[in-house]
Amino acid sequence: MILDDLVESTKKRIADEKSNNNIQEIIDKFLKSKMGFIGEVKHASPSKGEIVKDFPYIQIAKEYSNAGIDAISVLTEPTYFQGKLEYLSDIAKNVDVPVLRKDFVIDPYMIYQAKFAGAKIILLIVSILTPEKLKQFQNLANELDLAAIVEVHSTEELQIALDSGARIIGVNNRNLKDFTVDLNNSLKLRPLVPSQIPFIAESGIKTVEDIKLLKAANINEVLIGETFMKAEDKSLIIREFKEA
Ligand SMILES: O=C(O)c1ccccc1NCC(=O)[C@H](O)[C@H](O)COP(=O)(O)O
Repeated sequence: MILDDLVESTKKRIADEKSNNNIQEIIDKFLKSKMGFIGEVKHASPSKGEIVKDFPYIQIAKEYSNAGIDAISVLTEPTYFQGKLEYLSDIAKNVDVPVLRKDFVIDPYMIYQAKFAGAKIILLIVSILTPEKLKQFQNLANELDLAAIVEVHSTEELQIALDSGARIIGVNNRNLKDFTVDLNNSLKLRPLVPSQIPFIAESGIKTVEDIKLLKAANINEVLIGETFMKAEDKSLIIREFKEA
């Protein structure tokens, strides 16, 4: 029967398409020996208001990509960050590096949206999800071959993330309630994350000294928004940070 053949060939086609190994490739890339960089495309934020006036987001993403960063984080939240999902889909079409949907994921629909917009990575924030939802969303991400960065701010949240089976940990140095920033947060939590799980330090990274400090602590990746967005010459600052 044609219909049986169609079902069989569709099963095979979808199994092939699903198993493209994106998650493992991203984990391997983040674990490579030298500290890497994730550049963020960020127009505005609750703590700083408008960060830049001009926002040629595709050009910014291309500059990051040409400078050899490992991934591009794109804010898609519209109200406080002036983001759009469209920025992400446009950027994903124009660069070869993996793109992260940086948003406040609270519904599985947002994970499907990320996938179909071309994201390879999503962010899951422990403080806004129940442990059940955190697991459920990671299962969905795994099913869609999307890498999930599980973001924490404290030892307690880190334990929840590890218990949920997180495969990549992001430690936000910014307290999302009062916006204070402390790089020591990453330094304090680093020893608690097993070495096979990539560790990403996020927020408030500004200087070569900050980079040296994080590098010495064996941080795998740093995620930088404002500092890169404000830099006139993005390739220069990324080179300086890489050489630190
Ligand atoms: O950036 C904010 O003000 C902010 C406020 C509340 C929740 C999240 C927020 N930012 C999201 C991020 O995690 C940062 O955009 C990202 O880590 C880059 O930070 P930075 O390098 O300090 O721009």
